[in-house]
Amino acid sequence: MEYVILAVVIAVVAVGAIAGFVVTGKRRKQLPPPTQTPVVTPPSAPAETKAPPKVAEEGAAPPTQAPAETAAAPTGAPAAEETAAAPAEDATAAPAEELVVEEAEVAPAIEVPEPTAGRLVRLRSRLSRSQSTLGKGLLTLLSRDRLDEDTWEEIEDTLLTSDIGVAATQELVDNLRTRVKVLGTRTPDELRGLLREELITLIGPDSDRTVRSTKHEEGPAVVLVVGVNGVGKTTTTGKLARVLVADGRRVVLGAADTFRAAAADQLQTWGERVGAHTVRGPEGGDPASVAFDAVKEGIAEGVDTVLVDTAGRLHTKTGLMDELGKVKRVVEKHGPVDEVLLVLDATTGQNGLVQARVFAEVVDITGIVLTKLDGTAKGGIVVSVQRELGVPVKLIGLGEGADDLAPFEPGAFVDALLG
Ligand SMILES: Nc1nc2c(ncn2[C@@H]2O[C@H](COP(=O)(O)OP(=O)(O)OP(=O)(O)O)[C@@H](O)[C@H]2O)c(=O)[nH]1
Repeated sequence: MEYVILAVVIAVVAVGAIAGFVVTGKRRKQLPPPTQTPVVTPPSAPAETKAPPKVAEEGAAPPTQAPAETAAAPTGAPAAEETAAAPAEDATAAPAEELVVEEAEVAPAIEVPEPTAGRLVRLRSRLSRSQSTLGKGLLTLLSRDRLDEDTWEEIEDTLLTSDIGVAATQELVDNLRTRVKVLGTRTPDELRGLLREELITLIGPDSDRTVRSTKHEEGPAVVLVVGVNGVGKTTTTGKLARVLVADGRRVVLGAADTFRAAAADQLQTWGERVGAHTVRGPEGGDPASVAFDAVKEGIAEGVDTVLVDTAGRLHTKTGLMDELGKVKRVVEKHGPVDEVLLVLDATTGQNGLVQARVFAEVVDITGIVLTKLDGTAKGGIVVSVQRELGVPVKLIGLGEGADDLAPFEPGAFVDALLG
């Protein structure tokens, strides 16, 4: 009997042990699969907005709105909260190392561009060549003991060499002569004040120089950047993206200069630095189609502004200039173009004015960007180009650095010239 009881006890214990083993095995099978490596979509928001990157499941379909030509944007590591998104109830069961995201790449740092307010003041020393020739030259002449005919002629010559233009020079000299006569006394301070006022009046203190980049209800603002090769058009488009991002805008770039592959690469690099997509097409492809797709992408992403860098072939090739008209017309299928910015190289003088005239015949220019003002003594071109086109200079390039593009302010510009 005792043996029987002992055998029963052993049998019960054995059955219990087997049952326990089976339950544990089942629980193990119920553990979740290991955390998947997230794939981060390309950046769509500037760093300042602190918007977390979107995370897609591995193997998920690509976003339908992203066109094939959208630049391969860098992948990035997800935010810490997303990495820790493994189900909490399994945390104890899963070994710690299973929670570590494997092969996560580190996102390239998105830069925070310098604020745009006061940029011209900060960069005023870059105008030193124009300052010493135009500003200082005029002040020295005006400070002579006698302002005779010869001196006024020298003043005229100084203005003409700075590319201010014949009509503007005459206007300025006439006004100064009258005011100096009426004023009688003329201390250096008074003369400086008079010259400052007259120069600001010539430049136009009341023109609207804002780059229209505010989003509409229907979609983003569209800015076309036009100009001939080598004036700094692509660089300016990239720098302008930074200006807009610095002012809190979200931007998409369109690389419609399909004739030069390097231009699209260059633009894409600028975009990546501030977290902006670049839409590009095949080399030699239709620029109008790239511009169209860029605006489409901008609408899909809900950005504020789409900046389109156009091809800058020589203006003498009529067909190519017609193409620029086509780019504008095709983009307008999405909605109106807000700005057409003509980029001109300040060092090219009269040649720049010829280019400006030809571009103005093809598209309605709404603003001028004068680049390379740091490399010239001809700061007076600001006046002549505005008079030529009847549109304001909105931005000026003062160097090759990423934040060397400044919103144009007449007062600060004249102060920089006069030293
Ligand atoms: N010093 C100075 N250099 C500038 C400025 N803006 C642009 N550049 C330089 O001008 C050169 C030409 O610039 P790009 O942007 O390639 O010119 P682009 O007009 O786009 O030329 P394509 O792409 O060939 O049409 C580059 O070396 C720029 O760094 C400026 O304001 N100052």
